[in-house]
Parts: sequence; structure tokens; C-alpha cells
Amino acid sequence: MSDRTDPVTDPYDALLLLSFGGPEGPEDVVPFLENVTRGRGIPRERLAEVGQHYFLFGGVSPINAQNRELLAALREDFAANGLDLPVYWGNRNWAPYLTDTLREMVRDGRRRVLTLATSAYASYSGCRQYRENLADALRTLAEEGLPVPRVDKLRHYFNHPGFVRPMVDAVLAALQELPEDVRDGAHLAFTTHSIPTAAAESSGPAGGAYVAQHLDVAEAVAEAVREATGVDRRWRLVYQSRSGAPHVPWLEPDICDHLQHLCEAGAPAAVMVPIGFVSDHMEVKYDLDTEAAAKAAELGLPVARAATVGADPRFAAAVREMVLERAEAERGGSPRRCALGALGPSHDVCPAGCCPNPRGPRPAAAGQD
Ligand SMILES: CC1=C(CCC(=O)O)c2cc3nc(cc4[nH]c(cc5[nH]c(cc1n2)c(C)c5CCC(=O)O)c(CCC(=O)O)c4C)C(CCC(=O)O)=C3C
Ligand SMILES: [Fe+2]
Repeated sequence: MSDRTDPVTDPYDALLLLSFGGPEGPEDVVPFLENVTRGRGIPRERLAEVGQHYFLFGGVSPINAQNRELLAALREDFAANGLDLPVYWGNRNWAPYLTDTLREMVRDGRRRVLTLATSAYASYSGCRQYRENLADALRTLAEEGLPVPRVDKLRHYFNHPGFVRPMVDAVLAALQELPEDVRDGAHLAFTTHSIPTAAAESSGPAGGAYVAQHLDVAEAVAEAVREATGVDRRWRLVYQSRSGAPHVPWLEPDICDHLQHLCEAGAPAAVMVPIGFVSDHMEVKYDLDTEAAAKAAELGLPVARAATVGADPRFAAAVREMVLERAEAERGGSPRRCALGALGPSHDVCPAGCCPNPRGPRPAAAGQD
């Protein structure tokens, strides 16, 4: 049992890396998809199609390996900087399951947990859904008669320099992969997960945060790439991985339609920049590297795909900074909060009603409601 905290991380006694989870073999695919889509009204055909994406890669999502790497990077960074804060990992939809991890944490004596979600932006899917799953897991612990830890969540880090700068370098590296004669004319296609337009409109404390945050990041990355290359490239925020029923409007344009449009408009090349994904997910491996790459090949449009941030040491360092910053704020101090772009640092605690659940209110942890 631990009953002490490191003074610099006080009041926190653990960090929880909270992720989506993904299958690790063919037999996991269907149960994983059932976990993800329970009660969501996803059409059967869409599920069969998404299952095929996983089977194409041996039923293995890249997300778990990426999280293991991030976990190792965080532990290494904390140790190298004298931070005595244990890091645990739990997922919403696959093993290691969040509830099992929290049970292990309370058995280890952890009582005040700070959460890092592998989703950088505001939205129901990217924020409140994580908080609802935290509340469900905490309720299970209470039902089992276990101590219930207090759980907080780190602010949205989409605009943290430790998240943005690796993306700038990734774009510069992707540009180098393009043939030299089309490099300067290459468009930047910043891409993120599409969500229902209604969810986009209600995202964040005042609405519209999902798109506004992505535009802020795209602008900051495009500007840094312009400074580094001396070339002012055209850019646009586009979407991918649309799901749901066809009659429900989701954010558009889709990356494939955008590539078609670029081609018709005479663009010589494009770099796909998956700013919406913290690491390589199936959406990156299939929807971009397989589907969109095939579309580009069919169009004869040279494309490159920028790497995701993943376990970049600068991101691990950013997490450490945000942990220290939040701990200081919890102790009543006023820490400096790093942020690039125009929006400024995000709130520490989601206000009541932020990123509402489209199916109606449910208990959510780590926020004002
Ligand atoms: C905004 C957003 C993120 C980014 C933020 C974050 O990272 O959290 C994200 C991440 C992810 N989404 C993932 C997988 C899936 N998402 C689905 C379905 C949905 N996603 C949505 C949104 C998002 N999703 C939405 C509005 C739906 C419709 C159903 C619903 O309202 O819930 C479905 C069902 C099949 C389908 O319809 O596609 C699957 C299998 C994986 C794992 C990938 C891997 O294995 O590598 C990851 C990281
Ligand atoms: Fe998703």
C-alpha cells in the first residue's frame, strides 16, 4: 500500500493512460466490435465492413502496441525527470479493461488518479464517452465494496507544443517522400474522424469546439511548415471513417472526395496529415494508408501520409508538464499552461453539460457533472 505522494505531483498518486482498445487477433474482432457498438444503432453492413478492415491486418489493431510504447515512453520520461508517479493503462473497449485496471490501482493503494485519454479534442466520442466509462468503472468498484478513487482528467492537449511540434516534423518528413517536382505544390489535407454534425455543433462548453480545435491545430501546423520550407501551401481540414446511418449528417468532405477534388482542381500532390489521431489506429492504417492511398493511386495523384505523434518523447514530456501543471493547480497555485494557436489552453475540468451524450444524460466522472 502506498499512502504518500511525491510533493511535485501531490495530490495525485497515479497516472492512468485511458485508451480505446483494439483486437489483438482474428477471434477478438467480433467481440470487440460488439463492445464498441452496443446500443449505438450502427448498421449491420457497416460493422461487417469494419470487421473486414481488421481481418485484412490479421485481426490486430495497431492501437495496443502504440499504447504499450506510449506507456514505456511515459515511464522513461518520468524516471529520467525524477517524477515518482506510477503509470497504469486501461481501455474502454478491450483488454486491459478500464475496470480491471482501476481495481488493480485501488489494490495498490492509489486514491487520487489523473487520467490521460488518448484523444486530444473535445466531442462526445472523444471526451464525455471516456468520462462515462470512468463513471461506470467507478460504480463497479463501489458495488464490489472496494475503495473508490477520485479521478480527474488532463485538459485537452490538441494545441500543446509537445503534440503539435511532432506533427510539424511529420509533415516535413512526408513532404520529403514526395517526388521533388511536386513537393512545393503539395496540398496539406489535415484529416480527423468524422462525427455527426449535431455532435460537432454541441461539442465543448460553448459548442463547435471539435471543428474549431482541429482548425486551430491545422493552422498552427501549416504555419510552422510554411516557416520551415519557405513555401505557402494550400490546406484544408477534411474527415474520414464516417459511420452511422446514411440519413444522419456527418462532417464532410471525406478525404477520398477531397483527393478527387484536388486532382480535378489540378493539384500536383497532397500530404495526408492525421491530426485527429494520437497514434496509428486502424482508421490510419486502413482508411488512409489503404483506402485513401488506393484512391490517390487510381487518380494518379502522388500522396504521402504524415506520421502520428505516437510515443514521441516530446509528447511524453508534454504529458509530464501537464501533470505537474494540473497538480499545482489542484494545490491552489496558478501554473503556466503551454498552448500554441489562437484558442489558448483548454479548461482543466469539463463544465456541466459539455459535449452532451446524444442519447441523453448518463453519469460521467472527472467533470462538473
Ligand atoms: C471522434 C472519434 C474518435 C477519435 C477520438 C478517440 O480516439 O477516441 C474515434 C476513435 C476510435 N474509433 C475506433 C473504432 C471504432 N469507432 C467506431 C464508431 C464511431 N467512432 C466515432 C468517433 C470517434 N472514434 C463515432 C461517432 C462512431 C459511431 C458510433 C458511436 O457513436 O460510438 C466503430 C464502430 C464501427 C464503425 O462504425 O466504424 C469502431 C470499430 C478506434 C479504435 C481503432 C483501432 O482499433 O485502431 C478509435 C481509436
Ligand atoms: Fe471511432
